[in-house]
Amino acid sequence: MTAAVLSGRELAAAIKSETAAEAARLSAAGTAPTLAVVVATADESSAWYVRSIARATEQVGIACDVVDLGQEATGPEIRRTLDALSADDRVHGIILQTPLPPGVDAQEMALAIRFDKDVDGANPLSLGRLAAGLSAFAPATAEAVVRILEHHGVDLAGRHVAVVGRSTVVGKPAAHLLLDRNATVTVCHSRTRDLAAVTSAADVVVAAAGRIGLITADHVAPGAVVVDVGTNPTEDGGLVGDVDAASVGEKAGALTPVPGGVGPVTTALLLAHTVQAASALRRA
Ligand SMILES: NC(=O)C1=CN([C@@H]2O[C@H](COP(=O)(O)OP(=O)(O)OC[C@H]3O[C@@H](n4cnc5c(N)ncnc54)[C@H](OP(=O)(O)O)[C@@H]3O)[C@@H](O)[C@H]2O)C=CC1
Ligand SMILES: Nc1nc(=O)c2c([nH]1)NC[C@@H]1CN(c3ccc(C(=O)N[C@@H](CCC(=O)O)C(=O)O)cc3)C=[N+]21
Repeated sequence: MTAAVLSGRELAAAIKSETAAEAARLSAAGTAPTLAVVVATADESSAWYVRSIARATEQVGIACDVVDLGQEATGPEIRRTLDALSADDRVHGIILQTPLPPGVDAQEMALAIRFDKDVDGANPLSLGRLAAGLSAFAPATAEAVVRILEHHGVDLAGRHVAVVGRSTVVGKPAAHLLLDRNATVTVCHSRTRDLAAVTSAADVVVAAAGRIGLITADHVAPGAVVVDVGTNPTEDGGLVGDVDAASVGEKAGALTPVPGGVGPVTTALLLAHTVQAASALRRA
């Protein structure tokens, strides 16, 4: 491995310590910041995330309510749950875990998440405002991609960034945030022809496809910066990214690890958004 390892752990710790201080202030003033996590999936990567959220909220002094509706949950059930949490004054942040049961549309469901509690930027209103340059919570993962690059001093202005993946949780919002930093952005997906040619032309590659080993040395230019967003469960209970770290590490200039890269920063930002929401709702 010759590439520099761009860890997310120090950044996550810094965000969490600021968040803990703000959570303590709010709690002392009578508002205990509370995050509701709505789950309707048995997806392993989601389970990893929910465990990570539960642990981290406890560390920083945020209350966490996990509402597990089971993987058979219907659209109307999920919507009713989100409506109730949106109306509940005790709750300041709401995240709906993806994926959802077959036939349930995540965007339709997220419309039921009250905008000022939408701490993972899932409501289409949040994504639209983000695209329009208006204030909104960005999906924590998309924001984590930009924050980890900035933390490690990777200049984005004028650089070519290839984003692999166009989901509303990661790829699309990441593209908007990168554009805001004056990057030149190419968004790739499963219908992209000759992915390797596109990503090899980029200064920075953001891999968010959910495919183990999709990005190999053939996909990156020598010295490129690679951000691995993938969190794919392995048979032995571990977690691996979308990037073949062994081969890419020999060619790229820098690479975020999995675990220990984008993941911890994502969790930390979700908590930061939750105290921001609690603070704004308190003033409202
Ligand atoms: N670290 C973190 O904090 C987070 C990690 N994740 C992880 O990131 C990954 C992506 O998540 P998410 O965006 O929700 O996943 P989705 O399945 O919603 O989206 C995957 C995207 O990747 C594209 N894609 C799939 N296969 C290929 C391929 N062979 N070549 C090019 N593009 C491809 C898809 O294209 P198309 O649109 O054409 O189908 C789609 O746009 C997962 O591993 C997930 O667990 C997710 C959120 C947070
Ligand atoms: N609406 C929605 N938003 C998401 O952001 C979302 C989602 N649904 N569904 C599932 C995926 C997966 N995901 C992870 C985030 C952090 C870690 C994480 O913190 N991982 C640690 C390892 C686990 C640990 O050590 O705690 C790490 O990478 O170091 C993992 C997975 C978010 N997702």
